[in-house]
Parts: sequence; structure tokens; C-alpha cells
Amino acid sequence: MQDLAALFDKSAAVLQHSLVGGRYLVAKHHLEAGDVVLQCPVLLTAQLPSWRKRICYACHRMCQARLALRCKGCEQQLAGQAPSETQQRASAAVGAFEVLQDHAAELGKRERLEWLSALTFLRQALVKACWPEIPSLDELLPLVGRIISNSFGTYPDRGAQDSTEDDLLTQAADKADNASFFNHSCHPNCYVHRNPTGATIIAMQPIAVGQELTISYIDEQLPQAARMLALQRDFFFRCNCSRCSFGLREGSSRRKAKRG
Ligand SMILES: C[S@@+](CC[C@H](N)C(=O)[O-])C[C@H]1O[C@@H](n2cnc3c(N)ncnc32)[C@H](O)[C@@H]1O
Repeated sequence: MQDLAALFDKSAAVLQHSLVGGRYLVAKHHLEAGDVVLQCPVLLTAQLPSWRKRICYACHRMCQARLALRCKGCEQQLAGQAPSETQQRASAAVGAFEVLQDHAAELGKRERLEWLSALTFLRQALVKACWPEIPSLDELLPLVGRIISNSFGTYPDRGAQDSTEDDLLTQAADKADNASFFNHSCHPNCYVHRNPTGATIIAMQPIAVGQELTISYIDEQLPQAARMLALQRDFFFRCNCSRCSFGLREGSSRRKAKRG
């Protein structure tokens, strides 16, 4: 198993393990609002067929011309061997990816059936291709669960502001990287700035050394019931952040006060 802590060497975050809640990140030193916590390069990219030959393997930028031979972003030639740094980053990402929570058991019945039929098709293709070791469905489903519940959307070149959910769905390219260790909070202290080459996690407020670093996976402006629904539906977990726990207590004490 690779050294996961090393993924955060050059960042303001430290990886911690909790027996009940899995991994989480805390501030390495005091942070002010606007401080960069972590730079997350794109590490794994799932390309749609229509994107083939348009994404640079080195900087993961989309190239405008379909058959471009050289990336305009980093001047790398698009054909040929990937540089070893990219290969190293990719294998580090796979190691980190393997330990993430998969929630495979919590996939909805319909979603599970859809994935099982796609994975059965994949296995048949691997058999036909004489693949040396065919993974079982029980091995493949957790991979799907990890991708669904831990990846970030990568936006097309025009930038996050103009992008819509539809862009994400139709042009979906996902990445799994060190940013996948940030837990969610409905009252986060960091936000994610996404761009085509990766993501940057930025502090939104002063954060004390040792304090947990959190981001929001959803629109945290939603009311509590809608937030819980979105997290359960899209990420398969029940939120235990301080705002939700406080909200529940607040709701019950308000009801008590009404009854009293
Ligand atoms: C992106 S990962 C974060 C790292 C994760 N703690 C781990 O050890 O793999 C997302 C997963 O962490 C857990 N998680 C994150 N935020 C949470 C929260 N506010 N309440 C409960 N579980 C949370 C959920 O299991 C979720 O699927």
C-alpha cells in the first residue's frame, strides 16, 4: 500500500484516520481566508469516445482541433509515450483510489442493476480479448461505487462559471485524486475552484491548526431536508456534519418548545 500521507506533502493539509468515519483532512498550520490548501492535478481521466485524441495526457487540457498532434496548453506531443511523471501520478492516484469508501452496497436497486448489466458486458469483452485475469462482478462494483461517490467533475475549457450540470453529464470526465479525502460539511470552511487541468482547494475563513478541512459536495444553501436527500441520493451517506446535527437538535427543541 502506498504512503497516502505523502500525497499531502506539498499542501496545507494532513491526512488523519478515524476508526468510525474513515479518513479526513486537518489544517497543517493556521490558514487565512483565500489561502490555498491543496492543488489537485487531474490524475485519472475517463474519456468519452468523442474526446479521444482531444485530451492531452500530460496536462489534461481539451484541445480544440480534433486531430491536433501537439497540445497547445503544454506543447507536449499528443502521440507517443506518456512522460514518467504522469505515470507516477497515475499510479499514486490508483493507490489512493483503492482505499476510498465505495458505498457499493448502498447503490439504489435500479442503478445497481444498470451497472451490473454494463459490468457483465465488460467482463464478456475481457473474456473475448483473452484478458489474463477477469475481475468478478463483486470486484468491479466497488470500483464503480468509488468513482460515483468520490470523483470530481472536470469542466470543459470555457471554465466552471459557464458550465452547467448538463455539461458535466454529457462531457463527463472524472478524476480521483488527493481531493477525494475531503469530507463534506453543510457549513464548509473550504471551497473547490475547478478548471480543466485540475482543482484548487481554498480556505474560506480563518482555520486553526488541527481543525478539520471540509468542502461542500452539494449546494449548501438548500434546506436541510433537500441537502440530506441530495447527499443520500448522489453520495450514499447520511450527513453527520455539525450543521446537520445542530439542525436536528434545533428542530427537535423547536418542536418541544411549540408543544410546551
Ligand atoms: C470523498 S470521501 C471522503 C473521505 C472518506 N472519509 C474516506 O475515508 O474515504 C466521501 C465519503 O466520506 C464520507 N463522508 C464525507 N463527509 C461526510 C459527512 N458529512 N457525514 C458522513 N459521512 C461523510 C462518506 O462515506 C462519503 O461517501
